[in-house]
Amino acid sequence: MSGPTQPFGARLHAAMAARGRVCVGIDPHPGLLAAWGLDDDVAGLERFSRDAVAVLGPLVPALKPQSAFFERHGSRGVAVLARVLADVRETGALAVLDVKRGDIGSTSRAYADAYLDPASDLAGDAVTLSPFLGLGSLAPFVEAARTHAGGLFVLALTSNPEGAEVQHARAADGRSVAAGVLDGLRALNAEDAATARASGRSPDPLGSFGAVVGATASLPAGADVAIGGPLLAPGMGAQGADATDVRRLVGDASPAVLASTSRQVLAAGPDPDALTAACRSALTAAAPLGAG
Ligand SMILES: O=c1ccn([C@@H]2O[C@H](COP(=O)(O)O)[C@@H](O)[C@H]2O)c(=O)[nH]1
Repeated sequence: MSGPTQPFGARLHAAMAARGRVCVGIDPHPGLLAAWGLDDDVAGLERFSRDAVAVLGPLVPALKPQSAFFERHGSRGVAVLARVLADVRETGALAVLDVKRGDIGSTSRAYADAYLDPASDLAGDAVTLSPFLGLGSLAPFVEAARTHAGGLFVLALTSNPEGAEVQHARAADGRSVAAGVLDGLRALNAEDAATARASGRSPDPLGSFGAVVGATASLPAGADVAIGGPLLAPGMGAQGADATDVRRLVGDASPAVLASTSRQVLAAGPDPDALTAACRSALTAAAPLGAG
């Protein structure tokens, strides 16, 4: 299967300009299946996810299927995830697969094949990664993203309250762990920009190496979120944050933000009009982020 030709960052930049700054998470929680009148089984999972994608996909720049809610249904749930990723592409939205992978380099290579090579039916346009085996252990994902025009969102500051105990901790060089991740991503985006310039092309307006910066998080001293790539900001809605919180957190980097929300929008379903209205309201709330 052939993949995209434009780098992920350029595709996301264009998609946000056209559709706004909200990514809706496809998180088929058991409670949401029940609220939609569906059973907590593979048939319910498939109905919920595919209906949500059909309504929401044409409205937003990206959808973010959460792998865990598919994996909990076993191999048949993973098959539904593959179907959902294909559906997302058909709507014109980008697929950000939330799997938070990361392992020793040789194993990361296999995960990168699974989640970024378009030959795999589990490949997304971008994938979420955990850098806590060391950012360098993610090198195979970087290589795969460059080869397949994919994107990465690496956890820097997560939205859960426990995250700060690791992410704000100081490494031997005095930087916080989060700052080290952000600096590493900035260097990757700068490398791509330099490669483009060296070959006579203009650098893309947004790099393909992004960070997860939770909307509920706080920034450790010295951490700089201006990385030249996108900032995926989960934690909007059900976790209590809003666009003002994101703005306060990222400052001038706000045009790079892709705000992410799942339950807040999905809870409005299954009625397509109500789902559409909830999605439009999230897009309106996030619109000021684009103003810089
Ligand atoms: O720091 C992070 C990283 C990822 N997530 C994921 O985003 C969604 C949030 O769902 P809501 O219903 O909008 O709370 C979920 O899939 C998380 O695993 C995050 O919340 N925080």
